[in-house]
Amino acid sequence: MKRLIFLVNPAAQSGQAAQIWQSFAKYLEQSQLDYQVKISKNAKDIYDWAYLWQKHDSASSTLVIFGGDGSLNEAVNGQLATGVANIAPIAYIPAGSGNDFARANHLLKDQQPAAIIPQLVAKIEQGLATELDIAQVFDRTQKTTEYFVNNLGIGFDAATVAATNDSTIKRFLNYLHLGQLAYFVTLFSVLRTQDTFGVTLRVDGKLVQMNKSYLLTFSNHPYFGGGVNIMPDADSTDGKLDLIVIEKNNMWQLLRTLVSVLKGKHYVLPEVHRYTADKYELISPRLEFGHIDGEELGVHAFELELKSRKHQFFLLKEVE
Ligand SMILES: Nc1ncnc2c1ncn2[C@@H]1O[C@H](COP(=O)(O)OP(=O)(O)OP(=O)(O)O)[C@@H](O)[C@H]1O
Repeated sequence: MKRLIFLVNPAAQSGQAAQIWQSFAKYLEQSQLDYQVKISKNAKDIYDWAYLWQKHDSASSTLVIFGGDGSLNEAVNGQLATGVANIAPIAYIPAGSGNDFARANHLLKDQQPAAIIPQLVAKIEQGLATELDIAQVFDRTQKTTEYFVNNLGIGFDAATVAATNDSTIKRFLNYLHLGQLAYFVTLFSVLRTQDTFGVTLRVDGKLVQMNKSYLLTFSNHPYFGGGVNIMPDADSTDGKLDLIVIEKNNMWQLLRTLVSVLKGKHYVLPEVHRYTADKYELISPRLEFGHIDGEELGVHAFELELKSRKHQFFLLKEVE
């Protein structure tokens, strides 16, 4: 059995992950497993450790990420920043607030180490990795490449992420174990401030212009914002990237559209535009909030190229 290297984000779930980790630490101490634990002290630690592991240690050990979607995003980006040809599969134990990656891929909700660790070890020993879509984003202005496991958003959902991360609401809801509601609660204050913006898209080469975009989200799977099923038909294994753009004509129409999203009846509306494609180009010249896997990208004009690629994970699913 290869050594297991756990990368733990104690700050995930507004710090609740540190408490959950205690039971894992106790379990591991009493086990016969060959393992090492690295607890992140700062944002980007997981990125740096995953980079170094992929470069030097991936043949002799397996990385296990313990945290939320942001932690998994960092690990994948660290691995892929090495530019090596053979990217190793990594294991993931969800312990975040939103957990959209876990939700989309039907991961086990149980957080008892005695239930999780032996199963995960068996998966790793048998080499049973799951291949999933992730997305590659090339920023033409900054000349940088990044990857996301869940979504990249510009406009409304990104402004909501920024407002949520700034607020004490996320901490409070995480304390109540209702972290998945954090985005939903701040959403109402953002409704008052977010304006429409113009965007030019190339979807598999075909030009699309939209002048009243309000919410624009690329995704590998159905969920965003901690459990909103925004693209129910998005498939995380089809090798394609999904996009939804919601336009706003006026506040009443927008509110009706958002209610339709919650009911899963939004696809038929004329202000909802839905694409599934191999690659996209996007130009959004106005200053807008952006986010990637729930991590803020700041306020920018965006000029991006996006496409789908595969990544391998060791995952425990609700139903195997
Ligand atoms: N020791 C640390 N102190 C503070 N922040 C950290 C630390 N380690 C990692 N981080 C940062 O914590 C942030 C949040 O992590 P993560 O996304 O995993 O949890 P979450 O926000 O609770 O979950 P989710 O994204 O599923 O809602 C990430 O931006 C990550 O870089």
